[in-house]
Amino acid sequence: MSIAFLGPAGTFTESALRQIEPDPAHHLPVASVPAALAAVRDGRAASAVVPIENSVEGGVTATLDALAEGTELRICAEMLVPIRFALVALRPMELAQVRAVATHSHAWAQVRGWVQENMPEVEYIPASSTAAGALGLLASGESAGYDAAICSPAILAAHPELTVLADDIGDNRAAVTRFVQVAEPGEQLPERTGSDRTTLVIPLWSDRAGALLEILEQFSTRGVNLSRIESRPTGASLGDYFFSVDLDGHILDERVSEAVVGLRRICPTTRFLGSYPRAEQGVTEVEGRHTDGAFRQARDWVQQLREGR
Ligand SMILES: O=C(O)C(=O)Cc1ccccc1
Repeated sequence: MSIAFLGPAGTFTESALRQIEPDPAHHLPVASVPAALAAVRDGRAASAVVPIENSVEGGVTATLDALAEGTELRICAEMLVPIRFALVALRPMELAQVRAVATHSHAWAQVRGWVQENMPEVEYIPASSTAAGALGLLASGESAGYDAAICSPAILAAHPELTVLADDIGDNRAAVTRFVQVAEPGEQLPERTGSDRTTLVIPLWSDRAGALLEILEQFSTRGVNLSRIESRPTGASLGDYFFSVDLDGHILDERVSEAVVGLRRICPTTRFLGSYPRAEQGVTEVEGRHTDGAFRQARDWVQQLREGR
């Protein structure tokens, strides 16, 4: 079965997808992140690839929200894609001649400085993806409603008829986006590698003082490092929030599973979105008192006490 992704071909999401499935015959392009997750939930796709975190803009809220609600899904892999933006048009033109430019909102957020400096008067036309903006130019020409698009230079391989007006226009040249592959729960957990990540959704169960501290304590007392924490409104009412959290480690690590037990005890609707290998190389450093051996040794000792020994 196929893998759903934010299409069409030529998006940054497709670059991420190609890292795990190079054959386009298995790609199912859809028009949004929620549509990609819906394709998995209703069985049209075996999995989906969606952006989750950007090194410049932080968490991708459309993804965090769509994973926090609806039936549970599991992240089984992650991929990193370096992000480079090009401004393309149908013909060579001066930047001053560009009246309107189409792109995806994430892309727009990452070129704002360059646009302000080089084409401050330009109108922004939101597109469902960077590639959709560029292909709209090719399909509709002058009647597209915009003169240029901001997209991945990768699109030029398939469409050399596009003219590059400016390349590498991102405000941060080192920008990287992290993508995840998401599937239905029920598959086997990805193996523990020693360099893993676990993603959780933690609804803030109480608005009393110290509620967040109590959540964080579950991690800190077990030596679990958080690599991302974001609060998002649930949408239910003003002030109703959930935390979206990434932590270093696998649910098969004793320190992580103990932290998740503690969390679930104080927050019974905690959602486990998966444990999966980190894309970056390296090993998660764990202090002696937080290793699997230390947890087991302590648990065995208590077990003996409970057995009256
Ligand atoms: O529109 C795309 O090409 C996407 O894949 C979404 C996106 C846009 C900008 C940066 C990262 C992902």
